[in-house]
Amino acid sequence: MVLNNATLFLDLDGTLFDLVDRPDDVRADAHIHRLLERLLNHLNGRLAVVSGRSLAQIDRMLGATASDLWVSGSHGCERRWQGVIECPPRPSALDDAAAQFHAFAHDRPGVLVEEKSLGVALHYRVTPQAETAALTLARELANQHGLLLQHGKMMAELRVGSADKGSAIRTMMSRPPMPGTIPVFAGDDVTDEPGFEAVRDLGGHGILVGEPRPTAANYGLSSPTNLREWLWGVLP
Ligand SMILES: O=P(O)(O)OC[C@H]1O[C@H](O[C@H]2O[C@H](CO)[C@@H](O)[C@H](O)[C@H]2O)[C@H](O)[C@@H](O)[C@@H]1O
Repeated sequence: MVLNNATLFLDLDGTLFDLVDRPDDVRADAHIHRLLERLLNHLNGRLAVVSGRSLAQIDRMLGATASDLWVSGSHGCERRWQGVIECPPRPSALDDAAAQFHAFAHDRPGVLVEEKSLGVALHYRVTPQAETAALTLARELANQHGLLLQHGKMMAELRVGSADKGSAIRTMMSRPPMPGTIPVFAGDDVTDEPGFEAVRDLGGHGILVGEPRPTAANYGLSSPTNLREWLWGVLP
């Protein structure tokens, strides 16, 4: 696959970035900044981030580079391009869900709560024995508050369900200069599947990063390192 006439959509955690124990520790290094700048130049600006992180987190992770990208955060619910932000209201139910997650984490050292603009996540990467109880609590709170339970890697998240990565990619592909280009989306997690379906339906390609599994993606790469190497390789 080459990236000529492509629009490239990149997921962040587990795709561009290696997974780490603490979500707050993820930051782009000089290598990733240079890679994004080269891709932006090669694609004439048709480079987007499509992440489960909030816009504020994406800005912290990518620094100044973020303002040059098309960005969709919160699993497709928030979008920003050239400083214009589209974002639904934050439901107050998220505050209660966050309080319940914090109470759960308080009794379980190692469990982390990540509060975001349109979601709250309960992480048990360093305490996998907490998984069953964490998922039970998340399911109960989702039902109680009408929030969407978003499964992920060693975490459960409650979020606004007004969009997904597929709808975000379809929206961005409808805006100039994207129409007529070929969408390519690299992602790793179950939240990325609607994105893979969208690019397939739009005549493009999905790249699943990580362990093979049933997916709508039509290509695979084994790790974020391999994705970054592949991206350097397709640059002129
Ligand atoms: O759509 P993404 O950009 O891939 O975001 C999905 C979730 O990623 C983050 O969690 C994952 O990465 C963490 C840092 O490496 C890791 O500690 C955690 O176990 C992973 O699930 C992020 O913290 C979530 O908010 C995102 O929804």
